Amino acid sequence: MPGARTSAHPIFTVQPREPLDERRVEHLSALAAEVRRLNEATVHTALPEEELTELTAQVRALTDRLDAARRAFPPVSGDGYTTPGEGMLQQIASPVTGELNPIAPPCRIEFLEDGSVRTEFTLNFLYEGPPGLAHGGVSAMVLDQLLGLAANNNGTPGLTASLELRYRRPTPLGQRLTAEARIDRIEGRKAYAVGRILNAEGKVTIEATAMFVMPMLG
Ligand SMILES: CCCCCCCCCC(=O)SCCNC(=O)CCNC(=O)[C@H](O)C(C)(C)COP(=O)(O)OP(=O)(O)OC[C@H]1O[C@@H](n2cnc3c(N)ncnc32)[C@H](O)[C@@H]1OP(=O)(O)O
Repeated sequence: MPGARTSAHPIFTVQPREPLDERRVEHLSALAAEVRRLNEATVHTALPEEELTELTAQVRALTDRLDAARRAFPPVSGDGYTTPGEGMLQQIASPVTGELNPIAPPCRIEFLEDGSVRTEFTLNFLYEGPPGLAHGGVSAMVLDQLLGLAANNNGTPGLTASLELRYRRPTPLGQRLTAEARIDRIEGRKAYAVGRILNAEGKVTIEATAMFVMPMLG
């Protein structure tokens, strides 16, 4: 694969990932944004069956066309995941932050001067758990990623060894949510992170703590 790179960080050296330039990322992001709309429209549509049959054939044809030029693994942008903090912004197919991933809300991450990370995002009915409310597992995924990014941004990346959540209030769909995370402390290979999700009124809906462990090498 020409131009393919592996991550500079040993724990993330899994498969060679092709780096994309900005222009290609823009085009793929635009495609993913439309597929995201398609996903949501699929859940909400009240079209009659005849039209659904026709649309299914059209979507199948589009997917076949995309799949004809399939990469073995999703690409990255720029330098991939080699740079703490900024590097993870470039994990463009992440299910949480990836602009190229239609199942990602997507959460756009801000890396703040004090080392914490933050995102504002909205969950629609694709992420429903209890009627009208966000699925707890989806919120957990967002928090896992965000706390992991805080660890990475701190220069102490690792795999999630534990993630504990306290669901204080229902997390609503269709309104702006804020999630934030920071490193609490480091003990050897273990990075302890804390985070939370807040609703549009600034009330905490979920609190999270997590521990990330840098695996032993070799
Ligand atoms: C680039 C950054 C990316 C940021 C965004 C990514 C966010 C998404 C994050 C994920 O989704 S990661 C995927 C979910 N997690 C995993 O699949 C991890 C699976 N587990 C493992 O691979 C290993 O168990 C692990 C690397 C976590 C630890 O294995 P090790 O063999 O390196 O640990 P070891 O057993 O030597 O223990 C090291 C220390 O951690 C402690 N420890 C390990 N696992 C623990 C655990 N589960 N709970 C509590 N403590 C734990 C252990 O007691 C010990 O403490 P002490 O040093 O004080 O003795």
